[in-house]
Amino acid sequence: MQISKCNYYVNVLYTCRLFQRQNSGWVYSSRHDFNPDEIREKLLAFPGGSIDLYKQDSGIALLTVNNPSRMNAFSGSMMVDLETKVAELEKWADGKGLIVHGAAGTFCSGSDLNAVRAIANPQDGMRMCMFMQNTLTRLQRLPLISVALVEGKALGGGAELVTACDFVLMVQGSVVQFVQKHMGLVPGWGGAARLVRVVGSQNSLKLLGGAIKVDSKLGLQIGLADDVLEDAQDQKTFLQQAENWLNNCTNGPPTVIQAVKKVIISGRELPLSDALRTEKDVFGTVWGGQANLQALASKLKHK
Ligand SMILES: CC[C@@H](C(=O)O)C(=O)SCCNC(=O)CCNC(=O)[C@H](O)C(C)(C)COP(=O)(O)OP(=O)(O)OC[C@H]1O[C@@H](n2cnc3c(N)ncnc32)[C@H](O)[C@@H]1OP(=O)(O)O
Repeated sequence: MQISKCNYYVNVLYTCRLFQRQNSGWVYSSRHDFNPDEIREKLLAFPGGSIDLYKQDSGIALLTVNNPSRMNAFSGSMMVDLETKVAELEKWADGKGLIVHGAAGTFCSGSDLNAVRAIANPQDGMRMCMFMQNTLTRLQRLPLISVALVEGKALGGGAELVTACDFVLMVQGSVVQFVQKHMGLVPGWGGAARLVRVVGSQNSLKLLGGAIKVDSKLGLQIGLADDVLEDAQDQKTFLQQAENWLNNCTNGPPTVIQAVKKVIISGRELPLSDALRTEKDVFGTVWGGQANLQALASKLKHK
């Protein structure tokens, strides 16, 4: 079988195994009485800002939450925009890494409160929450290694977006805060479920129950942050630092880096037996592949 055809079948198998527990491709589908078109239409009635995607030749993409006049809050159209950009990244064969950041020196202040007020009824709130859970779960499951670059504030839904990334880099002075309690809410975009898996239930209870401001020091201490970036003169320098940091994980051919992310996702999400079988299938896509043959031919020494 040709490698590309074989890769295709393994991808199908991998996706089936990853999702068989939910019986659907995403967290919510028609089985859960969820119609994304319905909520998409409502969300598009609240325009403003954008989610910008810039795919670089290096295989690292930049995803920018861009609504500076509202501290990069998510308007309704930005939620739809995010889904579109995630779908584009799912198809990026040459991709290896992703940096998620905010425009103009701050990360994201959560949902746009004007939109939240307008769809305050529980039914629409639930639909918006299902829509965002689907999108952020797809973001987390991308075969790209992702980093949240947190400058300024990541509040509410912004803090939830942070948890959908594989790594978190905090700039000195930045803050991640689950402010939902102060809004009479809990996280709804999957942020609590993901947070528990990163920092444990005790720390998560403290962060949510106290709406605690997590600065870079506390972030490192509890494992929410993976590193702290040094003071820099402008945003480009922080982005450059984040890209250099990410390069440590993404150096190599896309097929291999994507395979690395796939085995980690299955290990993170699946029961052990399923994860092991997925690992075997993914292994089959790289074994005897170009990078593997080149490495064997070069008689590498791992000193
Ligand atoms: C389900 C929803 C839930 C979730 O998904 O988990 C949420 O996300 S709820 C939203 C949670 N976020 C907030 O409550 C943020 C509220 N805003 C603030 O606390 C402050 O604005 C700030 C982000 C700390 C920034 O403060 P500061 O530096 O003093 O700037 P301003 O307050 O003057 O803000 C500038 C400008 O931006 C507007 N803004 C900020 N955040 C939002 C937002 N989330 N939605 C809409 N607009 C927002 C703010 O109103 C200012 O606008 P103007 O008054 O027109 O200048």
